[in-house]
Amino acid sequence: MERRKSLPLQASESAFKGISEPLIAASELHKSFPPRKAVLKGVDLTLYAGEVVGLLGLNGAGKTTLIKLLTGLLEPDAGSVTLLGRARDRQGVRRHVALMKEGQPTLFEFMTPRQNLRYYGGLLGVRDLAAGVARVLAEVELTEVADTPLLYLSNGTKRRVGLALAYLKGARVLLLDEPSAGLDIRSTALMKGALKAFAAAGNAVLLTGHEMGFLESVCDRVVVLHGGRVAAEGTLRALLQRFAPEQWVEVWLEGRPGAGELLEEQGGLFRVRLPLAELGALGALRVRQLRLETPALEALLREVGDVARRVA
Ligand SMILES: Nc1ncnc2c1ncn2[C@@H]1O[C@H](COP(=O)(O)OP(=O)(O)OP(=O)(O)O)[C@@H](O)[C@H]1O
Repeated sequence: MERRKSLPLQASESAFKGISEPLIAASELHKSFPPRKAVLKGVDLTLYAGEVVGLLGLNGAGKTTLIKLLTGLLEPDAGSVTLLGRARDRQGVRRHVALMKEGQPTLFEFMTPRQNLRYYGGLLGVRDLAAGVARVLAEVELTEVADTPLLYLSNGTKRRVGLALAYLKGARVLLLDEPSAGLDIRSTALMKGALKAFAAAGNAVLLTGHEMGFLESVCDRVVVLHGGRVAAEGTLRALLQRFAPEQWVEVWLEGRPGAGELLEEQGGLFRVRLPLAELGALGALRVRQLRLETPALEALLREVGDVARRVA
């Protein structure tokens, strides 16, 4: 087994570490899918009570694999996971962990939110079920649609049924894959509020995502997976400032520019690339078209990867 190399890329420690209870902790997790190379090569990750953590990484970095290892859907080749201070077992996961793949759990479309919750609550042996269901529906602002079949509800609303289920079973750890994907502004705000409230109640949330605005507003910190390890960790703002401080733009100009990198010339129009902050250097030249380059999040993930490769 390969020993973990320490990558000096940590931007900041969790504000919750030391003052808050560790709810789920992965230690030195290794996972391979032979014959391919190892996907995870010694991942450490602890989620503390009260925090929302973003799990980031380029496609194929191993985010889903890590979530599966945390929940026992997959077993690690080496390493361990503890849940509420004990070795994770099936019963502990069933009681304390809620998982929402592709933003929502498996729900019955022809049943209403209330019926779905009563069904699952019954399976989980929740006591005083009717009152519990009414309470959690109110908690995620679903009372109005509690008796409308899911079939007629938006994706955002269905995802909040998933959150209501996490509340109902008294889960301490919520793992979500892309909870904000495809949501409109109101649903995004409701989702954000619900996740923050869930964490503030002394629980922990781990989520994946690609939308910078959502991640920045909801995550207390993010961890970046690269090369099978946690290559960077900290607040998204701190990581962006460190790894991707500049937003680059491409502009088409009516005239030869004196600044930026000239990429193309066509019929008297010039395409140049330069940092957004240096747009002023183009002077009085008229801008025909302007395009923001690779989103900063993608730039951040690539740069973390480059730095990790250099120090490895
Ligand atoms: N059951 C499996 N069998 C073989 N290979 C697998 C299996 N599950 C995942 N992989 C491989 O492991 C790597 C990591 O996959 P994983 O889905 O964990 O990445 P990810 O970070 O979640 O990616 P994405 O952002 O695309 O969802 C990929 O190369 C994937 O093809």
